[in-house]
Amino acid sequence: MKNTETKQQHLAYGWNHDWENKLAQLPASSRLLSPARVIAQHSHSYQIMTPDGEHTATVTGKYEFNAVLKSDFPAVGDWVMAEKLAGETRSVIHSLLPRQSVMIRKAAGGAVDDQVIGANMDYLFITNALNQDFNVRKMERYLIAAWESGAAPVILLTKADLCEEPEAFAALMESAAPGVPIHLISALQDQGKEQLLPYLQAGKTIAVTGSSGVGKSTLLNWLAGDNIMETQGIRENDARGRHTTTHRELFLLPSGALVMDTPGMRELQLWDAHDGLEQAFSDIEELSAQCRYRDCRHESDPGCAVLQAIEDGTLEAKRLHNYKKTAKELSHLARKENSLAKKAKKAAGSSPRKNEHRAKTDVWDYD
Ligand SMILES: Nc1nc2c(ncn2[C@@H]2O[C@H](COP(=O)(O)OP(=O)(O)OP(=O)(O)O)[C@@H](O)[C@H]2O)c(=O)[nH]1
Ligand SMILES: [Zn+2]
Repeated sequence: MKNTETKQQHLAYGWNHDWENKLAQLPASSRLLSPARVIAQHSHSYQIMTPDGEHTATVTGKYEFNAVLKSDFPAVGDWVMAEKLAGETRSVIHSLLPRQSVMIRKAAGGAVDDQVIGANMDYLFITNALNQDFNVRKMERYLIAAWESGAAPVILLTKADLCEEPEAFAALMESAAPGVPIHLISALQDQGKEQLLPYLQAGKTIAVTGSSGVGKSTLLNWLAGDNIMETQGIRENDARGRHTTTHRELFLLPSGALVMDTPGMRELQLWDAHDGLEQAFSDIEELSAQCRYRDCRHESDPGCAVLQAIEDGTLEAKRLHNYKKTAKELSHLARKENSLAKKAKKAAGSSPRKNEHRAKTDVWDYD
């Protein structure tokens, strides 16, 4: 009885046809293993949800040997192929299924140390509070990171109860986030949850990001309908440094959706992210296509569609300012990366895999 109950636990954690297909492409030997999802990451081990329930797991020696980058290791949200150790609630991880989306933290010391802070998210909830915390520029930057990750961004304006005219702020945000859904919510007053139901579908994975204090923990508890943050364990760097088997960073909500709350998600960084920039500023990119000159800098160039839009009042001057500033920052990062890559190449002889990586950046400061 117990057995049938626990037999397919990983299915509730987002396993679906796409993953089944990816599994089918693996070598036959891997297919003998069980797919499992990483629900928490410790310094030397993982918690994974296997078909037989929750296990503690470590990677095999071979896995470790073959991993070149830190980001080659599993992270929260990853699907791995694991082998259950006979008679134990422990498994070993043999391989990683290709990620469908990924959020990477660029680390000091260059790409070799780049760390995955979350994988396989369907949606990224980007939160900003409707108080003095409200900051359009900050959100533009989070959006770039979101578009780069491959997850679909959704903006949540939290603490709507603290704001006299929340709709006015939503409109401001809208002009900075073309094509991105925006929702006004108040966890404290239980308002706006119904707008989130389309995202909270069974098997979908949602990561929550945003600055400290915007109400992420309160939001998660509200969505979960109880105190998951308290009942589901203690952080790894807890006062007593205690590791508990209940510590989780991927939570199953009553609706069947999964929410990811990793410490790293709370401090996203920006890096050479040109695709993300284009998507985050798609309004300006679209206008640019109509400028008379292909290399128009939207300054005083004749026939500039972007400046025209500002004059017509359909684009805010501030938006163009932020776009230019961010683009400049990104090309600065790209140059820095290039020169670091060259240096690394020199130092490392010719290790092609190591040269591909991006450099560390720490430009996550705001106006
Ligand atoms: N008025 C109001 N306050 C809220 C709401 N949601 C959260 N808060 C308050 O905002 C404060 C911060 O909330 P948290 O949920 O701890 O914020 P957090 O984003 O998890 O913060 P960190 O844990 O530092 O990352 C708390 O005092 C909450 O009670 C809301 O909808 N309305
Ligand atoms: Zn132009």
